[in-house]
Amino acid sequence: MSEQCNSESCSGCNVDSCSERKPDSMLEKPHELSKVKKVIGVVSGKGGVGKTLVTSLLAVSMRRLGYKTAILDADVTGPSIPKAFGIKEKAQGNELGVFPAKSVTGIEIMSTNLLLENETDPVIWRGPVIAGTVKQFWTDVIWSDVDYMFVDMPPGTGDVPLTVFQSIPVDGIVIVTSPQELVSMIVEKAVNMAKMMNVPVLGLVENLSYFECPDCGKKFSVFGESHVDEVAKKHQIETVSKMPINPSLAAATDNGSVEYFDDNSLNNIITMLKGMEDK
Ligand SMILES: Nc1ncnc2c1ncn2[C@@H]1O[C@H](COP(=O)(O)OP(=O)(O)OP(=O)(O)O)[C@@H](O)[C@H]1O
Repeated sequence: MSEQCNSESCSGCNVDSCSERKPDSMLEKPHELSKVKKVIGVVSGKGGVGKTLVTSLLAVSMRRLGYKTAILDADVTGPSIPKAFGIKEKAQGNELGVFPAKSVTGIEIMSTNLLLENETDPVIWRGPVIAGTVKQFWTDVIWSDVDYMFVDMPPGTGDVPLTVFQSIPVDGIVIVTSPQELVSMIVEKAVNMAKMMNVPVLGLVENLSYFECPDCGKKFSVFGESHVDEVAKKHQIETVSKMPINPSLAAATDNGSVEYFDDNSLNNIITMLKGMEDK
């Protein structure tokens, strides 16, 4: 046992003899040339609540603060990260491994859509193949030097998210939800899954929380009253952000310019992430 674990986090740890590594751990090792300090999973109980948008904005906001960020698009069958960033080129590789694409501001991105011939090609793969792809995005991709990697998780609490949790050393998750969803048990399922996987829930984002009238400034709860604070309290989640419905944000993700969008509704989450830097 010549090698000693001196990492403060299991992310990026290559030490086989690490005492922190559980005997039955299914964690995969990252590529030997990768350097990833923190891995943050972005999850949602169901699809279409804005998980991809929140993942993109977190990576963009942290990049603006000077951190090196990356996005691993684990939403293999519904990959929309490259489109939000306007990335059209394919991923490149050589005998050493696969290189992620880079956004205009230098965010490293890997997604199934960077491997498909046409971005409209459907991914008709069975669960184990999908889960294997996500694992390879971690093991075979050379993530050069990343402070914060954001993983856009597949929606729900099924087979693929489970495999992602088991194989990638996630430091914590951010749960994205909508006001409608909060009245159901779906968020609780995500919280409970994280607990069962021993992954801390770092924060809760209520997307589509309200719409602010641009003329009078009045806020309308289009999808019903917010319950996010109650849910956060129930599960002792300290950090909460509420993101409004913003048509220009939808346009920015549609036309590939999410990187230029200035948004401060996720500031609470950003502050919490900054606080993780030295932990
Ligand atoms: N706050 C918002 N304001 C305006 N449009 C939004 C907002 N949040 C999300 N959208 C739009 O809703 C659509 C779905 O969002 P997004 O793709 O981020 O959801 P998702 O949870 O990742 O979906 P899936 O799980 O199916 O991949 C996108 O077109 C996005 O631009």
